[in-house]
Amino acid sequence: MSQISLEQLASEWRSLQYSVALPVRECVQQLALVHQRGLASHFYEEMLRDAAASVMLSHEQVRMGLHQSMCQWVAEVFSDGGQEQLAQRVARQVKIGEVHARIDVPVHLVLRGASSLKRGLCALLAELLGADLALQLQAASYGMAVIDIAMAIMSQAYSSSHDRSARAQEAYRLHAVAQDMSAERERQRAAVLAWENQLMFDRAMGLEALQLPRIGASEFGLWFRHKGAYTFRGAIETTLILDTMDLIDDSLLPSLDQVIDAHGRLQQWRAMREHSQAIAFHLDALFEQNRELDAGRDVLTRLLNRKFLPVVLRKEIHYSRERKADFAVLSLDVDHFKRINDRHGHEGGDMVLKQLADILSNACRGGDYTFRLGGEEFLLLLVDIDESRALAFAERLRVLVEQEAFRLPDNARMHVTVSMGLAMHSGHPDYEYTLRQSDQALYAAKNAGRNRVEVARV
Ligand SMILES: Nc1nc2c(ncn2[C@@H]2O[C@H](COP(=O)(O)OP(=O)(O)OP(=O)(O)O)[C@@H](O)[C@H]2O)c(=O)[nH]1
Repeated sequence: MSQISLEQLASEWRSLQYSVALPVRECVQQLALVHQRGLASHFYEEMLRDAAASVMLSHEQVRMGLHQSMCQWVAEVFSDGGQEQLAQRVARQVKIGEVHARIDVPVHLVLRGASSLKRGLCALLAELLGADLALQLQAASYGMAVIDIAMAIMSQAYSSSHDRSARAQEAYRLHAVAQDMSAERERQRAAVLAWENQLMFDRAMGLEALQLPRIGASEFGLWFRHKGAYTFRGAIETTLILDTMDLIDDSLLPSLDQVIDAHGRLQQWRAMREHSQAIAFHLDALFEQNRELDAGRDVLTRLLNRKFLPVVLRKEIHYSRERKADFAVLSLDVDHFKRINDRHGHEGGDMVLKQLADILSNACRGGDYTFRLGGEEFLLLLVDIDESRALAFAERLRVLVEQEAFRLPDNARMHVTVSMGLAMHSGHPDYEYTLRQSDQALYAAKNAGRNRVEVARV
């Protein structure tokens, strides 16, 4: 979808301001300032009428914060000002749109809230400016135009955020498939062989060409058409495999009955063999290429990289809402890592990071997630856990790291410590909130002397 640039929307907003007389703008501005609470209620009560949104926005802090920020928004959106204030107002609409995208508030709900706000504004104008019909009309059209432009900016920011998150989600899906790549590779290789064996056996048993197993309908053919071709879409080998399967099913198999001499039959079986081997060969190439790509893993530690953090957190927030299961976020940072690099070189620092990543992965359970956010910063997402168990886990992990003699180049060894910040997901729909909490707790752990775990206090 093509998008209008934010600069363009800002300039539309500016033109709108210039095209409307100051008394009209001041009238709307004053009215919004005085009636901000009532107008804000129009907006968010309409949104809360939707059952799905009310579950999402039921969190205490969101409920309290939402009305407050709606009041502020109503007061600000109609305010006048120069270039700089306008840029700030645009930036604020962008931020709101991004928050909506993170917590999955559907755009149509926000637009419904905005319509209700417009109706509220017009009713107020009619009530207060009843005698001056001209001013009432001009003020109403200005007020509605401002709301529309703010909504346009929000929606645009929302959809870019959503596109980004959809791409990350798609990458994560592929990554999840790729995780099982080596097992899948063996399974599918065996499935091609199984089809070939079945074909020979059935033919040896005297079945006619039409009754012979088609590769397109075999275990391998079904897997490839429904999943493999999607996973490996865009690769030339994918097209080659699909074409070869069609060639086998539509030409080679039906022609088996047409040849009667032994030499001809031998030629046919040889061709069949060559084609099924070609499929196995292309299949290998596809798996090999995918292993090289291995998107989503941090190159040094093989942990998940930052890109997937929003996808996984959104998924877990959704799960936790559905199943009423708590999860914890544990931010972890190596203490004085710069000194390790300074004393043992970058290579030594890298070795420590790799070994630490192994300790973290081994300590986690199958359902937990381990990320390397960058540098010497890690993040663990512990699923189905309460605060006391999460804290006990973090403490065990701290001791494990403290006791480990980390290997360095030239067989030297050293001890390393880590600081951690623990935050329980409180039900807040915005994952940034939980991340901020665990970050602040980590900061507190560093400030309190390092090599310790601090818990975020809500
Ligand atoms: N070896 C190595 N070093 C890295 C990598 N990424 C970042 N660094 C280094 O990590 C160091 C991080 O240092 P700081 O952020 O100052 O933190 P610190 O020394 O760990 O101190 P505290 O966190 O306050 O305990 C910097 O010197 C970075 O250059 C990496 O991939 N490998």
